[in-house]
Order: sequence, then C-alpha cells, then structure tokens
Amino acid sequence: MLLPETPALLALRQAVRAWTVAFEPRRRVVVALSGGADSLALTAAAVAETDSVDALIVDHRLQPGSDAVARSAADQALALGCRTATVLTVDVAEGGSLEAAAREARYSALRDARTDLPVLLGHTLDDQAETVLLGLSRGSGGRSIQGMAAFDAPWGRPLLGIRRSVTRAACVDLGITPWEDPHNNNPEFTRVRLRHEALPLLEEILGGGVAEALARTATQLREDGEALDEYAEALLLRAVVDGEVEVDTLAEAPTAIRRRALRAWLLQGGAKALTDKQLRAVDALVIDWRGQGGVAIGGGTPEARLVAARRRGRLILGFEDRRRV
Ligand SMILES: Nc1ncnc2c1ncn2[C@@H]1O[C@H](COP(=O)(O)OP(=O)(O)OP(=O)(O)O)[C@@H](O)[C@H]1O
Repeated sequence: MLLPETPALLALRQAVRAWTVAFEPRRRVVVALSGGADSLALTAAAVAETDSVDALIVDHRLQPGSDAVARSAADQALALGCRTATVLTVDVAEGGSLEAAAREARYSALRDARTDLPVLLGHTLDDQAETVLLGLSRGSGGRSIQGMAAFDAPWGRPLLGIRRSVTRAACVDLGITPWEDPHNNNPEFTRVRLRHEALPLLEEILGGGVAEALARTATQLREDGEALDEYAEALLLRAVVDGEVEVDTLAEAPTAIRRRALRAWLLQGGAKALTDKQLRAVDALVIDWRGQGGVAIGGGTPEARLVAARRRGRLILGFEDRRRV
C-alpha cells in the first residue's frame, strides 16, 4: 500500500526510519499490534520504512468478541503490507491484578513468537509522559522517572517522540478505523485518570508543553542514568573481592555512584524488590559505620533472611536463619 504523504504519516515514517537506522540495520521487524491507533499507525510506517514486517496480535480472551477484534487487526496488518499477521491466543492467570497478568501473558507470548527480531511497540510521547508521572508517585529517584527506553532488547519504541494525536490523524489519513480499547476510558485505572484529568489540568495551569517536557526529562534522566550505571559497574569491579565488597574502595566514590554500585551488588546477590530505605541502610554500613547490625533485604527464603552486613572492612551478603533470635 502506497502511503499518502500527509504530515502525520511523514512524521511517523521519519520516527521509524531513525529508530531503524539506530537499532535494526537488517531492516526486519516484528510489530506488536493491538488494533489501536498507535500500533496501527506504527505498522503502516514500519511497512514503508523497513524491508519486512511481521505483525503479532495477542488475543487475551478477556472480553467477548476479542477473537474478532484480533482477526480484524490481522486483516488490517495484511492490507497495510505486512509479510505475515499472526494471532497469538493467551491464557491470562487469575488472581491478583488482571491488567498486570494480561501484560505478563502478552509480553511472554510476543517474546516466544518473535524469532530473533526486535518487537516494535506503539508507545507514544503521551504514554511516556504518563509513565513519568506514575513513576513520580512511586518516588524512588531518577530510575523511576526515566520512563521507557527507545530500545530495551527485544522491545523497540520508535514512537516515543510522537504525540498520540498524530497516530490518530495517521489512521484517518489511511482511511482505517482503529479499535478503541474500552479500558482506555475506564476511570478505575490510574493511568486513564492521568491521561484524561491530571495531564490536561497540568497543561492548562502551566500553559502547555507539559507532556513534551516530561518526555524530554525522561530521556535526559535515562542518558544520565546509563552513564552513572557504567561508572558504578566499574567501581564495583574494583571493589568486589570473592563476592564481598571492600568498604574503603566504595567509600571514596560520590553518593550517586556508590549507591548504584551497592544496588547492583545486592541485585546480583539475589535481592528482590529492593527499597530505597534498605539501600540507604546498606549505604550507612559504608559511610556511617557505628558498629550497627546487618540489614535484612527482600529475596530470602521462608527459612532464611537475606542480610547485608559489615565484617572486617567488607560488606557480605548471606542467608541468616529466621529462627535465630
Ligand atoms: N493485544 C495486543 N497484541 C499485540 N500488541 C499489543 C497488544 N496490546 C498492546 N500491544 C502493544 O503494546 C503497546 C502498548 O500498549 P498499551 O499501552 O495498551 O500497553 P500497557 O498495558 O500500557 O503496557 P505497557 O506496560 O507495555 O505500557 C501497543 O502500542 C502495542 O504495540
């Protein structure tokens, strides 16, 4: 299908072209297609800008008629010029958050079906802005507000600089009708309220440009974060001896790098759901040593706690029997 040269479609093609040059020189991609405007517009641009596009559509089977929605998205993908369009049917685990379970089932099915190609997702600048705001509410530093990466293999996000209004306009230009997910208007979801209530209010009060500013901030923080992570990794390499960390080597480093090194060491040692409070307590073993006891970290077993402690100038991470008093 030859695409009309409208401003929306040209902007989308430019975004996909830049992404492909940066991350996929083979010019072969998979597109994760929900049937919504973002991923449909992405599919059209990917067909125009790469040599081969396979569409994967996940049917979560959570709503009546979901098979027809998936089938119709597959037909649209083929009409747009995809090489293949495959519907993946998944079973969503019950119990807990349905949204999270659906996401997990979706990403796992996409990962299994992608062969060795990157999977492009239709996240836009608006999604990025919402992600930053959601991250702010978690409040655990730069990492939680650096948003989504343009490429976090195998997941590619070429549209992070594109407004949602542009993907809508592109669908109009293409004469295709996107599917509207009923969840996108359900105010029970925090993200939906951010989209329809919080962001428009912020735009009004602050005079516009808020979504762009949030997305720009995310990009900058991600770049800074990646650099700091690299320094932290190098520091850790110098500081670790037989799995233990030499305190003196860490203590010299600036806080941002030292904390990142400690975080990486704890995660490598099996820490789970590490909190800022735990990390600060472990950091205190390095820079505020008063002979205090070890710090219990999530990631132990029912019988044993995972504990970071300081012994003879080194940090050690080990299991401690929970029955011990
Ligand atoms: N049913 C689906 N089948 C295939 N791809 C999908 C499906 N649903 C979503 N996607 C892909 O994921 C992108 C993001 O979708 P959406 O914003 O609905 O996801 P989300 O639940 O917010 O998940 P995320 O955690 O990835 O942000 C879509 O643009 C599309 O590329």
